[in-house]
Amino acid sequence: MLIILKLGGSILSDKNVPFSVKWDNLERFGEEIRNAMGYYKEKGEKLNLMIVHGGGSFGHPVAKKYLKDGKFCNMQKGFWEIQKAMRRFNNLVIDTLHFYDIPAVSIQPSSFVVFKNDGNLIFDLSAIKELLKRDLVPVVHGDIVVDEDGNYKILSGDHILPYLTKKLDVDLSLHASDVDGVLDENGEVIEKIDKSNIDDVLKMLKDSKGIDVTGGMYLKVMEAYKMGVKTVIFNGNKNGNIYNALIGNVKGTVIIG
Ligand SMILES: Nc1ncnc2c1ncn2[C@@H]1O[C@H](COP(=O)(O)OP(=O)(O)OP(=O)(O)O)[C@@H](O)[C@H]1O
Ligand SMILES: C=C(C)CCOP(=O)(O)O
Repeated sequence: MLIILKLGGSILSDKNVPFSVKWDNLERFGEEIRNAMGYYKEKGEKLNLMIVHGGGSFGHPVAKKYLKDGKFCNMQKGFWEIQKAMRRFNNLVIDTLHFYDIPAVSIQPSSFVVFKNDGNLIFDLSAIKELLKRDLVPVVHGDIVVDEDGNYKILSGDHILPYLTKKLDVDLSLHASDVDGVLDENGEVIEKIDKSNIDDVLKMLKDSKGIDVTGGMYLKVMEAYKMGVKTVIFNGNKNGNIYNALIGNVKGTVIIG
């Protein structure tokens, strides 16, 4: 069983408070992931897990400092500042996962991923595949990356999740955010998003709370749909939901691209 789980920045941190960490959540995620690993072990089933996390209160405020009219400036300094912020966040996440005996390892996209002009990625998966073979847990994070035009772009966790879901043909693709799913204009969870309702849904997506330099829910839905993958957006803030999602038992919005 190959599962990919994105831990959204909005549940790992308060995106209104730079460099804040929601430690209660992060520690609970470690416990629930460890319990889910135990569930598969008891079933005698092999679980391989990849984790993606967003920029949260680390990447977004620093990236915002270097964005002017939608373009990155002063990147002689800014590229490292954004890398550094994401390394700090990634270190905190991985160290906490190790506290719960999860063999997490770091994958930092800014060192090897390139955004192509056609919107696709140059993203070599050799190391991730070998790490998974060794039952390690690659933890990939949103990051600053270069493009093919001499400029820079944010590689969001919402790009990474569908990309890895498709390229590694995962069995279960999960996105833990701070809402019960994609909500309609009445605040009700939309159970399924597919070609029959994607256009209507995209119209009702608003901005994220807090500082967000990527695309919030719009990017999440659009990227998963465009990549043609199936992924579930659910509420990671609710106790037990990370565990339930990992064992294939969580309610939310299913996106079928
Ligand atoms: N129709 C909608 N349904 C649900 N949430 C929506 C909708 N429109 C906008 N949002 C906003 O999108 C937010 C979730 O997207 P956001 O990108 O902030 O989450 P995240 O994945 O945790 O963060 P990050 O992308 O930094 O990792 C919700 O908190 C909500 O404010
Ligand atoms: C802002 C940075 C560096 C990463 C953004 O990743 P996301 O929060 O998943 O959109």
